Amino acid sequence: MKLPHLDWVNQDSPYLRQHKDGFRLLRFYADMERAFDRYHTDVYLIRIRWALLVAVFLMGMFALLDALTMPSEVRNPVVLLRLGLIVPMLLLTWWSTYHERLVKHLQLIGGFCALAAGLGVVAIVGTARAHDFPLPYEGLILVIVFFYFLAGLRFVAASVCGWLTFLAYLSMELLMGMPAETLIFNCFFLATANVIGSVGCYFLEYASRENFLAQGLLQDLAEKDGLTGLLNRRAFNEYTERSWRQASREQVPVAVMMIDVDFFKRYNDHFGHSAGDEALKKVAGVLAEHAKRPLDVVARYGGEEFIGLWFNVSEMAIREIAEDLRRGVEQLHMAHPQSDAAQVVTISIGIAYLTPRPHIPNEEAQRLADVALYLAKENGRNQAVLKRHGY
Ligand SMILES: Nc1nc2c(ncn2[C@@H]2O[C@H](COP(=O)(O)OP(=O)(O)OP(=O)(O)O)[C@@H](O)[C@H]2O)c(=O)[nH]1
Repeated sequence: MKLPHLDWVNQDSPYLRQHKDGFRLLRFYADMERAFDRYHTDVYLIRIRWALLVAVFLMGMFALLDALTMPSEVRNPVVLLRLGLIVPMLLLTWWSTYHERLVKHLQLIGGFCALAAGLGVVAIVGTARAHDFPLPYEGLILVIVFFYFLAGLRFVAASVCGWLTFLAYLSMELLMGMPAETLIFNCFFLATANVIGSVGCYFLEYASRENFLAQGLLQDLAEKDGLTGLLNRRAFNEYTERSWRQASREQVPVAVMMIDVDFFKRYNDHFGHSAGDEALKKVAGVLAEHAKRPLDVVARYGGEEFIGLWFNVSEMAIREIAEDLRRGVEQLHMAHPQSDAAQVVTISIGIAYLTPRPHIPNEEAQRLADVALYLAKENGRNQAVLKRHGY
C-alpha cells in the first residue's frame, strides 16, 4: 500500500520501519506483532462473538434436522457429536471472549475449538457413512468457509484447522473404503475450498496488517514531532490535562519543566540547519531517557524548546532529574564555540513545582515554568531554576 506524507512521520517510528521492511510472511517484529495481536482482537471481537452464536444456532438447526430425518442408530451419535462436542466447543470460545486473560490467547483457543468442531463434523459424516445414511459431505465445505472467513481466525490458525480437517476427512473415507473416483472428486472440492480460503484469508490478514500500520503512522503523525519522535505540543497538552486532573484528585505534586537549548540560533548560524536538527535530536534523546515512568512525559514544545511533566515526584527528586538532564546534555560534548554559556551545547531549565488544585488551570504550571526558565537564562543559562506555586 502506498501511503502519502511519510516524510513527515518521525523517521524512527516503529510503524514506519515495519512499513518499509514489509511483512510478506504475515509476521511483524516482536513488539509490533504483540500490538497487532491486541488490535486484531479488538477489531474482530464483536464479530467473532456473533459468528459463534450464529454457528451455535445453525448447529442446533442441523441437530433438529437430524432428529427429524435420521434413523435412531445414526441420529443418536450424530446429535451427541453436534450438541455434546461441537456446540460446547463453540460456546467455550464464545465464553473465552469475555475473559481478558483468555482473550489474549484467542487464536489458540479459537483454533483449538475450531479444529475440534471440524473433526467433529468429520466424525458425523463418518458415522453416517458407517450406517449407509446419505449425509452430504459438503457440510465440511461450510465448516471450512467458517474457519477462514467467520471465525476471526488468522491465516495460520485457519489454514491449520482447514487442512487438518481435510486430512481427517481423507483418512476417514479411506478407512471406510470409499470408491476412488468419488473420493478424488470430494477431496478435490474440499481442497479447492481450502485453497480459496487460505488465499482469501492471507489477503484479508495482509490488509488488516496494512490498516494497523496505517493507523499507527497516522497516530504518529498526529501526536509525535517529526524530527525528534517526542510527543508534540498538542498531544502534550492533552496528556497534561488528564495528569493534572488526576494529580488534583489525588493531591499529589507534579513538576512541569520548560527546557530551552542555549544560544541555539548561533549554533544554527555557525553549523547550519541540519547540524542543528541533529543536535535537537540528541537533546531529545537525553530528555526521553529521564521520563521513563508510565506517567512522566516529555515533548517538543516548538523550535528549540522542550517541555516535560513528572507526576507525583518529590522536590528533591525533580531537582536531581533536572541536574541529570543538564549534565546529560553537556556530556553529549557537542561543540558550540559561539555559546556564552559553555564551549558545548547546553540547556536552561525552568521548573514549576506544585500540587494541582481543581480551580487552577494546568496552563498555570506552564506559565510558572516559563518564569523559572526566564530566571535560569537571566542567571547565565546552563542551569535549572525551580519555582513553587504560592497558593
Ligand atoms: N535546526 C533547527 N533549528 C530550529 C528548529 N526550530 C527552531 N530552530 C531555530 O532555533 C533558534 C531559536 O533562536 P532563539 O529563539 O533566538 O533562541 P536562542 O538562540 O536559543 O537564544 P536563547 O534561547 O536566549 O539562548 C532559531 O534560529 C530557529 O531557527 C528546528 O527544527 N531545527
